[in-house]
Amino acid sequence: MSFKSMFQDVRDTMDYVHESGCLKEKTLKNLDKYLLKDDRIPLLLSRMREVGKIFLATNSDYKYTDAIMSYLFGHDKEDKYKDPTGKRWRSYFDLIVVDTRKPLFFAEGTVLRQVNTDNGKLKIGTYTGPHQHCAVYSGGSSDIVGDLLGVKGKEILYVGDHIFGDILKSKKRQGWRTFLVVPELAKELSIWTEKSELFNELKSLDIFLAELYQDMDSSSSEHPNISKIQKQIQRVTHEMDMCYGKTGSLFRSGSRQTLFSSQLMRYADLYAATFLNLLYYPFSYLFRALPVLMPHESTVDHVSVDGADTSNALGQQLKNIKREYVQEDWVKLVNTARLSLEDSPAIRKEPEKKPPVVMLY
Ligand SMILES: Nc1nc2c(ncn2[C@@H]2O[C@H](COP(=O)(O)O)[C@@H](O)[C@H]2O)c(=O)[nH]1
Repeated sequence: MSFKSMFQDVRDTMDYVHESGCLKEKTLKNLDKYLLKDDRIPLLLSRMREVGKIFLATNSDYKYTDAIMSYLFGHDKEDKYKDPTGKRWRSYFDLIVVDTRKPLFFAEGTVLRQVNTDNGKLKIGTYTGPHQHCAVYSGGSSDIVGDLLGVKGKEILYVGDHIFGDILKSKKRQGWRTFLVVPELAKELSIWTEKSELFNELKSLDIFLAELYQDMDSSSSEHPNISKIQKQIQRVTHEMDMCYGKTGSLFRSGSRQTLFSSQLMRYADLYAATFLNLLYYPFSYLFRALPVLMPHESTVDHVSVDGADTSNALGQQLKNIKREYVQEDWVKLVNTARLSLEDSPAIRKEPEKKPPVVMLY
């Protein structure tokens, strides 16, 4: 069984449960179990509407969308989540588009029709008129959204939970600002803090591997035995992967990024476990990316770029590894490789100048 066939089976099964309607049927029968109501949703949307326009673009059909949104925004008098102003969910949005068929929506799209909100049926013919507030549309394209709302490109912040259909496509085709919702982030972060020793061990092994070649150059005929270190890296990577569950982390495998991570870094302007986090920032907030070092920059200190000493970034990192991160079996490994931390050339003497060669993946 290949990874490709496993992927195809999962893909087909997921499509089946969505398209056959069985998942939606079960969800609608037990909304309390499957949906998380949060009175911060109407609060945030109301605040957003005071400063801008809000649209909803969903692949779901109108009936399902209406059921879910009515529940989330409160649908009966006793409901404690009911919006105090008694507004129907539709009034929170300037534009509502269902059946969007993303990612097609971000390309040529489909015919735009108006939805009869009394029975969920589509009105006959392509809708060509001006935008009507509180009307619901079906199909269309991202171009039409921009035209109806009179906005385009960076003026739009688009929040979605699908890296390809929502984020990559809206960024590539429309240049919208993008916000990816990643509910798994909360668990990923707790593992990041709880299992810090594994991350440090991996980092130490990576550095130690590089350090084995410290005193060698293209004239060296020696072949350091790296198989034990490689095995250790595999062991730590596996141990790390298992902390996240059977399918591993969404973001990383060992010290490498997943495809999801690299797409997120490239196409999402913002990401968080929930869009509700926006409640805690003023709308004027300037979100700035943390400075990220390119691989070639991370191997060379600033002070050494101007020609003199470009060699010792790795040695420097090695000095910075805290002794307590080095587990006993790792020390054994170090000895097998005929080195100890104290004897490490990087620590013992000034290493030879070695211009950096960087590897991305
Ligand atoms: N055929 C598939 N449909 C899917 C899948 N995941 C979600 N969905 C359907 O999309 C909408 C939600 O769309 P959104 O634009 O509001 O995010 C909902 O109706 C789901 O049933 C999938 O993997 N395959």
